[in-house]
Amino acid sequence: MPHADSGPARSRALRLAWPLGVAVAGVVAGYLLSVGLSGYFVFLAVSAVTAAIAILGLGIVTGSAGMIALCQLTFAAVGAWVVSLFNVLEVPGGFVVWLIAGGLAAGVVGILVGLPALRLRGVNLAVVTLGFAAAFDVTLLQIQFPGSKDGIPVLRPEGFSTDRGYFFFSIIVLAVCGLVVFWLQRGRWGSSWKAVAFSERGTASVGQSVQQAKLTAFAVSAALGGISGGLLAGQVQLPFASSFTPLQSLALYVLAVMSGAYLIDMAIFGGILWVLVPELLKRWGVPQDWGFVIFGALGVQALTSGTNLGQGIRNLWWKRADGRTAAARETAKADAAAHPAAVEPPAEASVPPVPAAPAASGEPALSVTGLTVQFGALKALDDVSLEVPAGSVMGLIGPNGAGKSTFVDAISGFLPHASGTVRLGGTALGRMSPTKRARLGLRRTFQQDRVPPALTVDAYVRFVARRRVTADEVAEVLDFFGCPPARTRLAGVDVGTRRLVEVAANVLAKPRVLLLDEPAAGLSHEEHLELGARLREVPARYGMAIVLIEHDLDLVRTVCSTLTVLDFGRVLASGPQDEVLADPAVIKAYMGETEML
Ligand SMILES: Nc1ncnc2c1ncn2[C@@H]1O[C@H](COP(=O)(O)OP(=O)(O)OP(=O)(O)O)[C@@H](O)[C@H]1O
Repeated sequence: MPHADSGPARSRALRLAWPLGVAVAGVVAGYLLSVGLSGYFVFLAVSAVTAAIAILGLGIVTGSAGMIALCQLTFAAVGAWVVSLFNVLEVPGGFVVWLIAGGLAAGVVGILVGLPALRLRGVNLAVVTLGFAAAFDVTLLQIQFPGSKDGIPVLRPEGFSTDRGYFFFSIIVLAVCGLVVFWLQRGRWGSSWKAVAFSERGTASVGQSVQQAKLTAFAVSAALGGISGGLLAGQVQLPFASSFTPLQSLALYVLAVMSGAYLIDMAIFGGILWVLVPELLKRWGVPQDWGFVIFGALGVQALTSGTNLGQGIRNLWWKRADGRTAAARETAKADAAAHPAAVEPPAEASVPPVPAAPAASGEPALSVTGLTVQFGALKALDDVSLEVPAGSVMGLIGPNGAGKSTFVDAISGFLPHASGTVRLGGTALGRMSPTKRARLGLRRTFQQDRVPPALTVDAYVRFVARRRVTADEVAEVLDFFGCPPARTRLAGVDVGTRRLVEVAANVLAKPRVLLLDEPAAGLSHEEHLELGARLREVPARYGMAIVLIEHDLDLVRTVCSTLTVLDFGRVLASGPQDEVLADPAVIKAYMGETEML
């Protein structure tokens, strides 16, 4: 198959080297600016850098994790306050230590503010964060910054005490923050932020705590806010509450949304705009407060169009790249057709039905007893009991509304009101959360698309696998399922392919049991059969049991050794597939549904 990545070690080294190279180039450019710019512009440039760091943080919580936080300058005020306090107390270590302490303190406050985000979404979260900003603003006006009454200026770091030196220092801080964010975004935390923004259920189903994803986003975002505020304290040396008002936080949020601040370059661009717009207004003799109106108008445009400047530019670029990838895939498919690979899709007529599973030896992988789910007056599942033998593929079939998806939801822990007993191997799952079930080895896929489009295939597969996997392992499983190459952006592939990647990623997680809820939906008939052929091999190849929900009985016949038929929430028949499909009750239930039996 054509998708194996070549030279994974080399590409890993390149992945590490290029952001470092960009950061070093940025620092060099910053140095040149620090000696080249006139004094006034140096001051403005420091303001742009501090704003860029605050916007970088906002990009994480709003852009990546999809939450609304309207108190970024409150976190900045916390950072500035800690720096001022440490300055007054002359805490050893100097400005750099104070700045880090300011960032950490703001991070802790960020976690506290993020706690409501575990329950609140959208406008409610916006109100809470704005309320926090307003409350802190009032408090700050009362308590002021340490040392401000006595006029004790914040001491800048040694060697960087001039405005030019301090600008260069702030550029170094920005470069370090940019690098940290870059690596966090590409690591597990970054994937969890993007996943939680797209689907909390999808996130929990791969064993990632939704709470942790949200709180880490808030913490990192606030810490960057704190660092930005600390830097500002060093810039102005006597910070005032008027630099950190809720209105400014709002404007910063709008700027982050409008520019697409989860993209590092766009956060820097946002920082420049933050300074440039009021400066231009001043030069044109327009009151600077009109800057808020301009930011507001740009924000409305971004929110209504559902995109932002950075994403718009990238989309244009990727459109061309995706065109090339699609062409390469077509060529690869044609090649595969000309030179058949090891795992061949079955010719429809020639694939024999799967023989009955051997009598289950030892413990079943999954056993369910008396599972009942009630939605109001409707019993979606009524006393369902079944066993999935280890290393088998069990088909779960039934007419529309029979309760198949409800079964998967209940087993995977998404319906806590379900009654009955579920055992994974020997372990009773009781009221265990979906996250814990996933970590224990019970994985599922969804009928709806829950694959975060903001990730690449590689990042998604690694995120779902939740274990250290090599590039070869990733390439192998993608290859096996006929998925696009690891570097492909998920936003650039169709829903059917995304769901194929979802299956591949969950297989790579090597769970004990994998529940697949109509994995072939969105695929062509040919791809349907190809997937079936591969699923048939999964238990032996990757060592897991599969429960497959599927309407296509051709596929079920070729893949599943045992079948369970649900009808109106009850088990109609269960056992070896030939026996079940010959059962008169099953035939009767299906007669009105399909002629395929
Ligand atoms: N959250 C819910 N609230 C109320 N009723 C629900 C809910 N979820 C499912 N149901 C009902 O439970 C029954 C079983 O639904 P379920 O989605 O499990 O069926 P299914 O066999 O998966 O159907 P399909 O093949 O169409 O996906 C249906 O009557 C459905 O309307």
